[in-house]
Amino acid sequence: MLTLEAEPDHEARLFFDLDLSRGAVVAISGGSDSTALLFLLNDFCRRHRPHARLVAVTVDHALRPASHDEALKVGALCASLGIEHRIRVWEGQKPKTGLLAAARDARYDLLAGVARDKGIPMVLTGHTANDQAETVTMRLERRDVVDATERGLAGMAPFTLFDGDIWIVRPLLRMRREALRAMLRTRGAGWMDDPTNEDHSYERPRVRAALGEPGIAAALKVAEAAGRNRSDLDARAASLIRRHASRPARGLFRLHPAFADEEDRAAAIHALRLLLSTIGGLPMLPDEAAVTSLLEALGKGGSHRATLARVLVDARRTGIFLLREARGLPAPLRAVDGMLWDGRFRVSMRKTAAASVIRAGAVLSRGKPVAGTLPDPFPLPDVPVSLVRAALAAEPEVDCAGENVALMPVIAPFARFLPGFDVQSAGILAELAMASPLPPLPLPNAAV
Ligand SMILES: Nc1ncnc2c1ncn2[C@@H]1O[C@H](COP(=O)(O)OP(=O)(O)OP(=O)(O)O)[C@@H](O)[C@H]1O
Repeated sequence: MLTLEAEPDHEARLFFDLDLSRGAVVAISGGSDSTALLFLLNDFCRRHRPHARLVAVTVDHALRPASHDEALKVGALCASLGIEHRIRVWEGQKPKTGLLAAARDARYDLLAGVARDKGIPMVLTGHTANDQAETVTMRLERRDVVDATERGLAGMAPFTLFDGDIWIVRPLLRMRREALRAMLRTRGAGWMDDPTNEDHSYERPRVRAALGEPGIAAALKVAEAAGRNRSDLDARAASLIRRHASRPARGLFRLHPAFADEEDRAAAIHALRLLLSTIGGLPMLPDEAAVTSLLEALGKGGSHRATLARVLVDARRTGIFLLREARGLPAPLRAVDGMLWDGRFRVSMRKTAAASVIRAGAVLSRGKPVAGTLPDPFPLPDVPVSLVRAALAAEPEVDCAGENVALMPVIAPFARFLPGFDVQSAGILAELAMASPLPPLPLPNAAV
């Protein structure tokens, strides 16, 4: 575990791998951890990256009367350090249930918004090893089958791609909160304690209060092992997707029949879950047991037809074809900039774009091929025309699109958050689905 006093230039180890050439947004609530992050990063930049642009951002959730004054105090601290500071207020309706999750969601939107406005590719947060231990302990304690799997127990990744374009980086993920507070005390720097952190009606403060040092150490061990296993499985699944998957036509994917007989069953199951989720446009990976049974059925050879997680799976001698099923496609709707269509496409609109409607059902008509599709008749061998048509029917079309409305494929399970553990498969899936490539990692020298 890292301590701060071990060497004079201690913060260098935390930030040396970071590519700060385009600057960084620092998410600072005014609590001890993010205040420590600001001091340490500022020290580092003054010594090693004097030209790096830092923009500190405080989100005022407007949930407590004091929150605005607190944000102003953070602004004063930043001014004293010569760091640009912005306050963003969470406006609009606050939900009655799931308030913390909604606040977190809004917070990341607002932080990433500032990063985008400033042309900065990353947001740094002050998450610590204590936060990690608490997250993993909550997941261990939950009956929740999704979170309590090895994937969930990996906890927070050191870096995560948000909404496909902004990296969230957590440089303090191996630091203990007490070490950071000791550093702040030594400097005579204060911080603000958020009363929500002491409110035991919330799960995290309860877990925090109950976790002693042995509990923290044990949870961190679980997280580390689970993180390694998760990255490893992801890399193996990625290589199976690369080897076996192709996209013979718009919306239509094909796996080589040999995929079903792959020896690395865990990787094949994971690869199939990722593909189903991407093709069906669902953010959660489909149930592991159901996908295992599907893979077994496919391994028996012969033809097989099934629907799982909104995907039609049609196995034939020439391949295992996968496409979005026709059921449950969105009704025609008005395009809004930034919206996800069917969980599979992100809409981007120019400011000047006229009102446009998106509907499912691209068709092939003779003499008028739709952009990005095969002309009619189809030149591809071994690709059933009926499946090409069915896949096209589930693809979106925009009326009066011109150049002003674009629909970019997204990789559904990672459309909002892509944890660093999963970047290998996400990269391959992006290539396969013709989505935008992942932006370069902000930590070019670091291991995931
Ligand atoms: N209101 C906010 N404005 C800006 N960033 C925030 C805000 N709340 C949280 N963050 C960022 O998210 C990280 C983790 O959030 P968490 O809720 O655990 O922090 P906190 O307890 O409010 O504050 P700290 O982590 O600074 O002690 C923070 O370290 C900070 O980087």
